[in-house]
Amino acid sequence: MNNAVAGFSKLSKKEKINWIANEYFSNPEEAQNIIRNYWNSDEKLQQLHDEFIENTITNLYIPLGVAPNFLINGKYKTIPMAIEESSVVAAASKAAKYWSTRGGFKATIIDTEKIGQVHFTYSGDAEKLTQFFNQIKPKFFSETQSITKNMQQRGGGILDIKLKDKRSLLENYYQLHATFETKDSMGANFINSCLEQFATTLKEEGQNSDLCQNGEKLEVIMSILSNYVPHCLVRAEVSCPIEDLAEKHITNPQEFAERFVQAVQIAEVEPFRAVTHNKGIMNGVDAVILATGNDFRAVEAGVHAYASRNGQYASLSHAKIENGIFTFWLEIPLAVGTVGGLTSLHPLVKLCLEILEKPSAPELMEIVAVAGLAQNFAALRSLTTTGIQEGHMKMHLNNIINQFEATDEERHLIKSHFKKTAVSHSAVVEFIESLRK
Ligand SMILES: CC(C)(COP(=O)([O-])OP(=O)([O-])OC[C@H]1O[C@@H](n2cnc3c(N)ncnc32)[C@H](O)[C@@H]1OP(=O)([O-])[O-])[C@@H](O)C(=O)NCCC(=O)NCCSC(=O)C[C@@](C)(O)CC(=O)[O-]
Ligand SMILES: NC(=O)C1=CN([C@@H]2O[C@H](COP(=O)(O)OP(=O)(O)OC[C@H]3O[C@@H](n4cnc5c(N)ncnc54)[C@H](O)[C@@H]3O)[C@@H](O)[C@H]2O)C=CC1
Repeated sequence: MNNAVAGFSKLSKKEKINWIANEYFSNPEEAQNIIRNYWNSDEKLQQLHDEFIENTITNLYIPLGVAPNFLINGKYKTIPMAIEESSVVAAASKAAKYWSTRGGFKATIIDTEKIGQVHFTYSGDAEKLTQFFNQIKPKFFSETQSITKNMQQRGGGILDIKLKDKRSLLENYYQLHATFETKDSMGANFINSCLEQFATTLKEEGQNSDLCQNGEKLEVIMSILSNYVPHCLVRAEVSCPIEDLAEKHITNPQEFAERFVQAVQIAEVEPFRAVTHNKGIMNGVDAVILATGNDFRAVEAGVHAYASRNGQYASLSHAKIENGIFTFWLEIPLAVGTVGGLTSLHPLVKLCLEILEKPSAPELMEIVAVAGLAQNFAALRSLTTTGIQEGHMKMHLNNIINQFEATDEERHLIKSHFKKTAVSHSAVVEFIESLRK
């Protein structure tokens, strides 16, 4: 089918589902049943979810798991993780348990500054514009007072506004580059509201000055926060004497530490590896970001921009051996909120924040960074010792079994067989086929 539809947004939910079912399915009734199966039986709760976005037809479940035993700055945390990929929660849990007996994770906030920009063009003299900006700068603060009053009371608000000359990049292009402190909120709406007021002030003051008296043009193009927040930065770290790295599968800790450091160094210099390495970090980061109702697109965009800050995409984490001490750490930019957005609306998000003991936004930054580092440690440990498939496929076994709709008896036989045998998709399929012969 390839039919356009007019006024779809005005249809009722039922009409929208009818249209989808009839347009795209040979068995519309079956499609409608699947859609309805995922509705919440509590109508009010379903309506809440319907209204998070537009044209909602149903809910797409993602499992919510928890990873216990995270010792962070001396306090134990259980971290909620929403993710569809098997082995991620197990890996985080395993890394948490391992480091809990080796000093735990240390997390530090480096800074919490956010950024927003008003992009505009001016065709006149740059010096005249600079003078004008310096003259009217206090007005950007005074005319946003009604927006910033409460944030200032919390200790946040607008930090600074700078005029940036960007004409070397684009003809007549300038910016108002503003920095903000948004405390426990991600701050997107707060920042955007301030920026739109800056734009209004800029235009109005421009008209009332001699800035455009000789036909020069000042035009605001757009006002928007930046999701690149290199100064909203958190560091997470683990370290211990090399000999303490030893455990069941790490019989030669010196060799393990050296190989681990080499694996990180490869990700520091080789972009093909760096992307996968960072994907492993984002397994942990995204899962906590989702569970706490934060904006994962914003976090993803910002983190990957940061990974490219030196001109080549590179590893977000680093490792070293110095004076017999193994240290593994990462620094990532994270604009997250523990108020605003979905945080007080989604009952499960509220529950997850409660599991985390109602953190402030900086505390959540620390938890997210630690989850990323733990995930990266687990993946690198597997990669440099057993290989990734052993653990990952062990966890993925359930998914393969489910694909083949195994009976309880088959499930039991498959699981006990693969306790002793390496799991691969083809090996499981072959075994199931042999059972069904
Ligand atoms: C998968 C494990 C943890 C198995 O590891 P294992 O040694 O077989 O686990 P175990 O059975 O000995 O259990 C040890 C602990 O692991 C955890 N654990 C163990 N099993 C479970 C489970 N079922 N449910 C919950 N937690 C589990 C749990 O903490 C447990 O302690 P306990 O609870 O018993 O006191 C290990 O092999 C591992 O960490 N593998 C790495 C897996 C991974 O990184 N997965 C991500 C997907 S792959 C990917 O996307 C990223 C990648 C790899 O490409 C990134 C990169 O290249 O850098
Ligand atoms: N490019 C982007 O990333 C964009 C993201 N968004 C969305 O905006 C939302 C986040 O925006 P926010 O402004 O954070 O949320 P929000 O609009 O819900 O506002 C949060 C508000 O909570 C209040 N507040 C109460 N207690 C506070 C405390 N302790 N600290 C700070 N503020 C406190 C403040 O008035 C603050 O402005 C997310 O849903 C995001 O997806 C929207 C536009 C663009």
